[in-house]
Amino acid sequence: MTPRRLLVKVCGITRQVDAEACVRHGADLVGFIFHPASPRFIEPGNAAQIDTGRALRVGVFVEQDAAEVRDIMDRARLDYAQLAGEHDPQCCRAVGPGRVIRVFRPQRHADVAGLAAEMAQYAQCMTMALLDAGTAGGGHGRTLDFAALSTLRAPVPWLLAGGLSPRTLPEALRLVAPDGFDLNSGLESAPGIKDETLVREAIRLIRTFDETNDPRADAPRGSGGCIG
Ligand SMILES: O=C(O)c1ccccc1N[C@@H]1O[C@H](COP(=O)(O)O)[C@@H](O)[C@H]1O
Repeated sequence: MTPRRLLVKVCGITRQVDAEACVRHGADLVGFIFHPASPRFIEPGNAAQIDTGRALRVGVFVEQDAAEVRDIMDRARLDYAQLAGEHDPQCCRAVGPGRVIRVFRPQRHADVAGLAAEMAQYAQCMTMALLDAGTAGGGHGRTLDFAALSTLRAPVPWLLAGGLSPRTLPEALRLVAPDGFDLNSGLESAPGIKDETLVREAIRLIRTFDETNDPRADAPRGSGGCIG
């Protein structure tokens, strides 16, 4: 059986040079943030100009409805919509289940069973889930309780997000078994500006884990599913 490879998404891209560094060092997905209040906000037309090579393109949305999300997906040439607001299953279906990465907030739940129950309600209308720290928004740079997530069985592949960096990744890799990681402010020298040294080191840690440290290398990770 072929060992599974963790997905790596680097979010908050605003510059061509950063997209190229992410792809060069092995990112699978790059993210653009379309939340106007974010310091990482990028206009859809500017995102469209950024060439991401073989990496798939994700847009992050907080307050937009399905029609706005679909419009920006077209204009910015996106593969996936990361829905980080109060987007309900009907909205996810309107965007297109095969294109939705729905964000969930473990800190809204008393335990992992409550989180899994909420995720189950979206199982048929998302292709992937993303777990982030805090109770709203994103890009806070705060980590989740990794140990608390160690028992999660998700209905679809899922990404761990929230404050991940070369400093916090080793513990996340040791304690949690997602299908991939979403990296953002932990790889920056300033909001929206990636530090290539941090990008390289973070992806190196994940790829080293892929190759050497996963005792379950022949077994499915996380949900056991895959995207793409
Ligand atoms: O980064 C932002 O500014 C942002 C704004 C609004 C919604 C989501 C945002 N970013 C997402 O937040 C998570 C975690 O980021 P961090 O590692 O804690 O900085 C990540 O999924 C980003 O896509």
